[in-house]
Amino acid sequence: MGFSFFASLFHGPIAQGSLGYAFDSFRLLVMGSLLEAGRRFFLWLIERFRLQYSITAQFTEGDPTFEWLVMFMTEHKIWRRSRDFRISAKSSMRRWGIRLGAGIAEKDEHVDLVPTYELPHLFRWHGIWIETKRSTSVVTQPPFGGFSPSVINLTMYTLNIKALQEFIEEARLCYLERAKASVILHTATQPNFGPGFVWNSVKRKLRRPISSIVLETGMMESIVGDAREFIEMENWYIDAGIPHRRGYLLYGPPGTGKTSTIHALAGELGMEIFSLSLSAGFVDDAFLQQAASSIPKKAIFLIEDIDCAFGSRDEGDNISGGTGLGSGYMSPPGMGQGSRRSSVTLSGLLNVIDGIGSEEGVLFFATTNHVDHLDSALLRPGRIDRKIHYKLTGKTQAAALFSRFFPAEHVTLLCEVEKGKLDAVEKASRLATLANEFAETIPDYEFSTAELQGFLLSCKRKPEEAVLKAKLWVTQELLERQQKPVRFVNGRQQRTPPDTHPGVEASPANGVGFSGMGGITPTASTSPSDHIAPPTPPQTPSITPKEPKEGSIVDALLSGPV
Ligand SMILES: Nc1ncnc2c1ncn2[C@@H]1O[C@H](COP(=O)(O)OP(=O)(O)OP(=O)(O)O)[C@@H](O)[C@H]1O
Repeated sequence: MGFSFFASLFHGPIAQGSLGYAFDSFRLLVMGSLLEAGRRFFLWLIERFRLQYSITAQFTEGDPTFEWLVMFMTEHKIWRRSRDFRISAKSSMRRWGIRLGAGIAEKDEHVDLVPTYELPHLFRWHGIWIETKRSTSVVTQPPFGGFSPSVINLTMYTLNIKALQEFIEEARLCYLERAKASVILHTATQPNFGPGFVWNSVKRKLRRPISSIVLETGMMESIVGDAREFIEMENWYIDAGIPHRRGYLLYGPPGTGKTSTIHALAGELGMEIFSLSLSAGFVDDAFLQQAASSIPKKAIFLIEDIDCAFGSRDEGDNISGGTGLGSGYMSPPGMGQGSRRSSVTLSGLLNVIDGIGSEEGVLFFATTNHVDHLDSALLRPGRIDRKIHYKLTGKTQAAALFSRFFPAEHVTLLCEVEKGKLDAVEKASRLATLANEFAETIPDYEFSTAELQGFLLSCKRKPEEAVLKAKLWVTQELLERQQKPVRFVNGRQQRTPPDTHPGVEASPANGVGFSGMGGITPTASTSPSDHIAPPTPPQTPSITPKEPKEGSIVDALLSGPV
């Protein structure tokens, strides 16, 4: 009866009357139930298949692997079938934009077309089907208010678990290859995202050749050589049982090339920079720990202006007691009691550098304008392995900077305008003479490279004009410094900085070798003991002796070959 009954449901004659309607309804009900059961069975089979014969993985935004995967999908044009994009004006922020090749040169493109990858994508990789789908960020509730990072769910239809590993490695290599042309700078800006999402801003900067950094002879080569050796000696560190990390402190006046050195080094070694400012309000010990532990191997961890966070433990009177900021917290000199720059404690930072949280294979860089404000515990070998002193510009550097600004191929000398082109050797020799004349005009160790760069920029492509104007510029700059009002911070005399640097204060000439404009540093709130003295009347610049110094500025000015 059973089978024939079911068969009659589908093939039986259409019944007549009210009994017939009831029977038809019943027939439709059974048919619907059978179809639904079949559909569910089919879905169950697919699910079983997926579970049995596929591997799934999640890539979370904020983790480097997320970037590798997006890069891989962009490079392999996985977005093509869905064609859903986010549009934004082109900027240095990295968005993995794609090019549609509409005959517009890359430099003329003004917008970034960024595939969203939010629709499912199915593609083949080495004969394996892979499916991806990206979830959108969602607003989360306190205590982790903000956005939850988006996640890419990846399903790989294979039984070979190694295939996933190989796929990720290929994505990583693809990422490294693409990133070669630029330096990737990760910064932690605001804690908009939930836990685990620290480095939420990524910028791409053009690589800077190390030859463009003008330092004392051999200094840049020594830094690059040291870092390269550290990277190559990973196995030696492991065998010797020494943690594979190296710390550098670059200290000296502002604008002497500390940050530029790190960027050039990152480009040279193909490393990414993860940069953090301890003075940012949201950075505390826990955040710092999380930030350090989410840095991948073979990267640069940079803490700029490390003195902004806390002062020297040696300056005992500045130790804050009972501030709730941790026992290691200190107010930097000049801040006054109760001032607070950072929630990071000294012990928190030391833990990150050499404790459990410190990452292996990471180059740690810290920069400061005030090395004497740093705690001796921070500076000990093992935490800071190399301290590199950046001085104001000497004559050799000034000449090198001039030559970099006026390369023969980009300038036309005045004599060439009058008498026609010089041959290459003659022109090089003339430019070298001008560079030396310029260097003679610049007093030794008085100006930062950034200041000289600012002046040279005002004479672009006109080397003779730069030499002629240099003497006047030097005199004006020195005179201006004399006219700055003097203020007293914690009993020490300091000169206020130029107007272009609001909120900064001059540092004392303290053996680090800078004064006037060369000694500006971010200021703390003015303590009651600080006061501004009226400006001193203009007078002939008087020179404060500093190291290293070979002659007086006046001598240098008078002997200048202008
Ligand atoms: N030694 C140098 N060689 C080449 N350029 C330099 C050098 N020093 C400074 N500059 C130029 O000056 C500007 C500021 O340099 P940079 O930010 O590296 O200085 P810094 O020492 O890190 O300053 P701060 O202490 O204020 O952070 C950059 O545009 C850089 O190109």
